[in-house]
Amino acid sequence: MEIVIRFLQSIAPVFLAHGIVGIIAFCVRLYMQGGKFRKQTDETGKVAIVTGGNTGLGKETVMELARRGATVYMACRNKEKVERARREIVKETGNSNVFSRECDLSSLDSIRKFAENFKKEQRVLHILINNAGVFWEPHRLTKEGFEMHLGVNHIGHFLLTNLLLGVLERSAPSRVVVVASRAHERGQIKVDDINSSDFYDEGVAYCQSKLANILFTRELAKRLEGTGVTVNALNPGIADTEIARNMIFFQTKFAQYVVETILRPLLWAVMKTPKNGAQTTLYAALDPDLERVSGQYFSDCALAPVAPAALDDQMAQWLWAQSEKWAKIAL
Ligand SMILES: NC(=O)C1=CN([C@@H]2O[C@H](COP(=O)(O)OP(=O)(O)OC[C@H]3O[C@@H](n4cnc5c(N)ncnc54)[C@H](OP(=O)(O)O)[C@@H]3O)[C@@H](O)[C@H]2O)C=CC1
Ligand SMILES: CC1=C(/C=C/C(C)=C/C=C/C(C)=C/C=O)C(C)(C)CCC1
Repeated sequence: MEIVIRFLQSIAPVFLAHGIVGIIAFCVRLYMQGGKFRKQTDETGKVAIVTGGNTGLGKETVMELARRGATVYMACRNKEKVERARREIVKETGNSNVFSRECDLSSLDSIRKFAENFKKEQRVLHILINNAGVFWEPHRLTKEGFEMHLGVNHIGHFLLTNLLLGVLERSAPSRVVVVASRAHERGQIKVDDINSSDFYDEGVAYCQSKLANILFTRELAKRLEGTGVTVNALNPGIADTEIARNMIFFQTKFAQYVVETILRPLLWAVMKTPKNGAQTTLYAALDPDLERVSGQYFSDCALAPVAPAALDDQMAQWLWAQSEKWAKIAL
């Protein structure tokens, strides 16, 4: 009996320490999940497009839009993946007005085809969510020869949005939502080497594309003044999605094992779930109080400041003019 009591006394501090660490980790996790969009809205009769809606933040966004009754088009690059996700969303929400469509943002032809077909199928569009994104890509080029981060995250969405502006204006009040990132704070638009041909760094290229997202948002907001179409950008926060798939952590079986057994449990407390990562997107897309708010940037369901580089209006105009040429938009 005495041995048992002594044993229990010796392990009690270990249990206590684990318990305290657990409680702290749990509180940190609760805090790190960030702001939530809690307003109940009915989106029946609204039509939305979500790019990259088959996984991660995009899938959670589609799920919630569908739950609220919207007709949702999932614009994605992989036919099988998007159809699988669509079925799951229809099953879970009971909303059969969710459609999967092919749209590869690294191909201008594919984007044009998607937009043309969408306009044949629907006469209105109330919410366009530019969510798809690539991160930490090795140096690769899009079909038209643009650096992949710039091409997919910025140029592809630039073309898509411009092709849909007519239908958005006809459907006003309507919204464009641009999923950017705090990474824009480290971004710089390299006017003399926009495709990072002279020097390539995965992080630098991603940050440039996210800065481009915000410059685009602010310039488009100016151009849309008085039309009833708003455009806002947002930072979703760090969420545990497939975004880091190209990083070394996910490249080999051994690295994946280390991620699952050490890194993921360690980071569990500080990363948002995909559902919580989608909250600011939903806020920007749905909050009735934002109907007339445009050209802004949100984080955790609230206004947030952007980096000085994102306030450079001349750069925004330069980027717009170049993007029209890159995306071959006839003026
Ligand atoms: N998760 C995070 O911590 C953060 C994410 N963000 C931003 O959030 C957005 C969503 O990312 P997240 O959900 O995390 O990442 P995921 O990798 O989980 O999802 C990205 C989506 O983009 C799609 N996509 C990639 N390339 C293309 C393309 N050429 N054409 C069409 N679709 C494409 C992917 O399709 P497929 O499945 O076929 O590959 C996928 O559906 C991105 O813009 C990202 O930059 C910003 C800050 C932090
Ligand atoms: C899940 C997971 C990871 C995920 C990292 C993510 C999700 C990073 C996203 C960063 C972005 C996109 C920032 C800016 O926009 C790590 C740390 C690689 C390894 C451990 C497991």
